[in-house]
Amino acid sequence: MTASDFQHQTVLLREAVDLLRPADGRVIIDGTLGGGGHSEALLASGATVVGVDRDPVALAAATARLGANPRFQGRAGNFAELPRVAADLLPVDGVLVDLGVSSPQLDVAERGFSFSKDGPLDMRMGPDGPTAAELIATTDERELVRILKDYGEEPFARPIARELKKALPTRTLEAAEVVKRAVPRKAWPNRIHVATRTFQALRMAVNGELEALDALLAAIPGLLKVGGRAAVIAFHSLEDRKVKEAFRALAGRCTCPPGLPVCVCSGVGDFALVTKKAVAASEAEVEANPRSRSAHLRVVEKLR
Ligand SMILES: C[S@@+](CC[C@H](N)C(=O)[O-])C[C@H]1O[C@@H](n2cnc3c(N)ncnc32)[C@H](O)[C@@H]1O
Repeated sequence: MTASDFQHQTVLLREAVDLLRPADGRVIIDGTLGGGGHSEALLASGATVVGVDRDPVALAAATARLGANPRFQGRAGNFAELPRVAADLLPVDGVLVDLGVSSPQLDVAERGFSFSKDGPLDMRMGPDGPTAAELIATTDERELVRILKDYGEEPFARPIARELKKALPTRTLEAAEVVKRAVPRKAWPNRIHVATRTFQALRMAVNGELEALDALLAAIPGLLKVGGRAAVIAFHSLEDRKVKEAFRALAGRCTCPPGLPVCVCSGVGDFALVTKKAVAASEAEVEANPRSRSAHLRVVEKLR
């Protein structure tokens, strides 16, 4: 794949960029560089941007697109490890993460994310760790049920896990067939492929996506300068709930000494919620890019 083939339609572009308030001299980390859409707009507003991605293909493509700008720098890494990956830059003025996978990752059969294109059952965003096929082979059935239920909200988690453990698929289409066999025909969902939830759940487990988000959320206070902002775009309800709760805790943590009968600090924390409610994509954006339908953008600002 060449850099020009790497096309990802950026979600909530204006909304995320405006809320991060990029400007000359401000340093912003784009923790999910992907195709570089958000980074490009941040650069256009005068900011210095360090783009991080765990996928070497995405990093190479975005660096080819943006690398001529002296205010851009690309780095390989996991946003879960920003305190290490960006240690030389911290604290910064802004951090953005736009969760999940990019369209080119989904579209290239060899990456193994797609239930409609034959490829190895891989699903790794980066080069490390076990593939989805290896995960199925090495995870016991009960844990596989949990993964399918928790990450995929899959109502047929039990029969699917049982069939996956029996068949041990190594190809994407084979895995999709296993799911089809495990779910009664009359229970197949109308709007999505019957294997959508299983593939999403396996992808999230293979890439430790919730664990990476937890680590990022916990690191936010140490990443930002006073006045700096963190923005997260989530597509999955579990992820958005984590972001909402973490941001509320940052903004509303009670700082009263223990033992007081009532709170006297009004629960004021070190952060302010910039978005009281998640920002969603406009109707026009959803029409142009259906993937944006489930996007939720939340932003916090460090106050002290
Ligand atoms: C939705 S795309 C980002 C698209 C980007 N905002 C744009 O406008 O083109 C998500 C990207 O984040 C990367 N990614 C996902 N989780 C990551 C993590 N924990 N650390 C680093 N990169 C990650 C993926 O490899 C993918 O390239």
